[in-house]
Amino acid sequence: MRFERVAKRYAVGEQGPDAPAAVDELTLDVRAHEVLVLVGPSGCGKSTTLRMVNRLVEPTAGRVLLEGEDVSTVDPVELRRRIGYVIQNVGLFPHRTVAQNVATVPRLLAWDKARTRTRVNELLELVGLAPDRYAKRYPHELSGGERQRVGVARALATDPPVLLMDEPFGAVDPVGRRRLQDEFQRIQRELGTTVMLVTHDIDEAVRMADRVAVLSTGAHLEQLAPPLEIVANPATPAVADLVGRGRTARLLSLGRLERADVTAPPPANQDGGTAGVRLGDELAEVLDALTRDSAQALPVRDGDAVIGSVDAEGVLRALRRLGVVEEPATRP
Ligand SMILES: Nc1ncnc2c1ncn2[C@@H]1O[C@H](COP(=O)(O)OP(=O)(O)OP(=O)(O)O)[C@@H](O)[C@H]1O
Repeated sequence: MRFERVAKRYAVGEQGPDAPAAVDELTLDVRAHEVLVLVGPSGCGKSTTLRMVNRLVEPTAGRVLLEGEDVSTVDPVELRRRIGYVIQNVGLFPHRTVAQNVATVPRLLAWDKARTRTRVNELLELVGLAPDRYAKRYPHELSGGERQRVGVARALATDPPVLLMDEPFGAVDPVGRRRLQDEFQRIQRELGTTVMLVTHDIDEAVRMADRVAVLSTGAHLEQLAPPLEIVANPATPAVADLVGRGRTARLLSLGRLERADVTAPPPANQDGGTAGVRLGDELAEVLDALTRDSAQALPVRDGDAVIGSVDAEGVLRALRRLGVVEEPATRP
C-alpha cells in the first residue's frame, strides 16, 4: 500500500477557509504483511489518513495505491469488501446476533449458508469467543472487550489482505486492552494481514507495531521506524516529547540482552539448572529475574551453553547501548 503526496483539505464550512490541511502531502509506503501504527496527537490527521484507504474520505490531492491500483478507480463498495475496518466501539448491529454480525460481508457476497456458518465459527474461535457460547448472543449481552473481538472477527470474515484499525482497543480497560493486543498480534501473525492501526497511545504503538509512523499536525511524518528505533533515537523534538516520559521502561521491554551486556565468568553459586536468563531475553525480564532472585548476577545462556553472567550494571550498560542513559559528559 502506498500514499503518494496525499493531501486532504476539508471543504470550507466544514473546517473553515483558513484551516490547515488535515493531511498535507503525505508520502508513505506500507509493506505487505506488516503492522504499521500511526501515532500522534489528537487532530493530527491519523483517522483522515486511514479513511482515505477505503474511500470513506476522498483525498484532495495525490493518490493511494493498493496492490498497485489507485483506489480512486475502484468502486467503494467493492473496495471495502477487500479491506477490513475496525473502529472504536465497533458499530455492531444491535439487533443482530454475534454470528449475524460476523456474517455481514459473507452475506453481502451471497455465500451459501454452510460456508458462512463454518467461516463464522472459525472466526469466533480465532478471536477467542467459543461459538456455542457466543454465536447467538446480542451485542448488549457482551463486555466491551468481547464486542471488540466480534468487530475484529467481522472485519476478517473474508480474509482481507488489508485491515484498517482506528483506535480498535480504545474503549477497553487497560488489562483487557493488553490481552486484546496480544491476541490480535497472534492472529495477525497467523494470517499475515497487512495492518494499518491508528492510536494516540505511544505504548500501544510500540507494543503492536513492526514500524511506527509518528505524525504531527497535517499528518506530517516526524519519524518512520521500528519501535526500538523510535524510543531509543527520536528523530525530532516532537517524537522525543511523545516517547519522553517512561522512555526507560519502554526501552526495557523493547531492548534485548546481547553478548556485549554479558560479563564472564558465570557466578560460582549457579546450580546448573535452568535458572538464569538467555541471550535475546527482554531487558525487563532480566531485571525482573535479578530482583526476584535477589541475585548479584545471573548466568546467561545461549542455547544450552552458559556464556557468562549479567548483573544490574550489565542491564544499565544495555540501556546505554540503546541510548537511553546518557553519559554525564553529554547530558545537557
Ligand atoms: N469531516 C470533517 N470536516 C471538517 N474537518 C474535519 C473533518 N474530519 C476531521 N476534520 C479535521 O481534520 C483534522 C484531522 O482530523 P483527524 O480525525 O484525521 O485527526 P486524528 O489524528 O485522527 O484525531 P483524533 O486522535 O482526535 O481522532 C482535525 O483538525 C479535524 O478537526
